[in-house]
Amino acid sequence: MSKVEVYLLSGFLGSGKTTLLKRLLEDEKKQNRKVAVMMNELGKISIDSNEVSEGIPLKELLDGCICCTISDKLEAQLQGLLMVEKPEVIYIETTGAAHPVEVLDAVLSPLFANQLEVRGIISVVDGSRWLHRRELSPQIQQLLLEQVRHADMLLLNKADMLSESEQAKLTMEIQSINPHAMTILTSFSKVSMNQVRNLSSRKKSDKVRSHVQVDLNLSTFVYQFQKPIDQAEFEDFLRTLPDSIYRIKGYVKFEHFKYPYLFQFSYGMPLYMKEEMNLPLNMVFIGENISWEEIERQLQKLEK
Ligand SMILES: Nc1nc2c(ncn2[C@@H]2O[C@H](COP(=O)(O)OP(=O)(O)OP(=O)(O)O)[C@@H](O)[C@H]2O)c(=O)[nH]1
Repeated sequence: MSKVEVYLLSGFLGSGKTTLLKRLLEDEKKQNRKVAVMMNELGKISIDSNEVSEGIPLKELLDGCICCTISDKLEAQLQGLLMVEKPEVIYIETTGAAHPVEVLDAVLSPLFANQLEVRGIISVVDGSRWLHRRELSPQIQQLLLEQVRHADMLLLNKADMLSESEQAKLTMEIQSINPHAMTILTSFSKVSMNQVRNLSSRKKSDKVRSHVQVDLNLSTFVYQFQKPIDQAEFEDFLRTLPDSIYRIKGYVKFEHFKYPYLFQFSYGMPLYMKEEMNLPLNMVFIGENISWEEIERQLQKLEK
């Protein structure tokens, strides 16, 4: 079964995410792909959903930010979308206040993460807001920085409102923070679907080139256990992990136990919760600059 492509659209409030989504959906329509959209807004009324044309399945997550209060709801809705609509591609427009790691974490439920392929995070940056970011609170400055740092593709948007020298300054600053992302100066988020898809094939061809691929930027990996493992060995494995693995979550079954545990690992802290039934033994990893091949090898060793 081929995996469902997932693109995350990130970027601060008002930067041009919805404008981008509309463009991508027009392109998708021309290519006749089966698309689904998830979007969430802070606040009760979602205006942006009016922007999505009829016939495209749309799930809205109101009443909170995608990453904190409603991650369970997101999980249920995403699962519903996968089962009922069976899309080929899902675009997820995140609230401007979300951190990319939290969003990935919310999207990748161990229940179905093996059906998804996160192709990339596209961050839209409001050019003049970026150049004047020192006027914003330190927390917001930090969030803008994280959205730039973790992106696979960066749209430096609202270029029409900047002079040439401002455009050059913006490009230089952003590229020095994230030299790995594809960076494009845009007005009204003008980018084509093909550029977005090139982004993911670029990622793939890198993989072919080097034997031990280290995924630069934020990336995810899903491992499926075939059988129970030894708990002490699993804990030894956790101790050897690099600090840049930010999250692990999934179901793991230990030898001599009837049911698996839900395992969560966040910035070095493990947490186990006993389950009352058998669940797919998928484990989702989120990290930065990680050789997933090496992690996979170690996990396979645990099953020997
Ligand atoms: N001048 C100019 N305006 C733009 C550009 N891109 C988007 N806008 C306008 O900026 C406003 C916000 O754009 P949206 O696409 O709704 O931004 P968003 O990131 O989805 O906003 P939120 O949903 O509030 O997070 C709209 O009025 C757009 O028409 C641009 O490149 N130049």
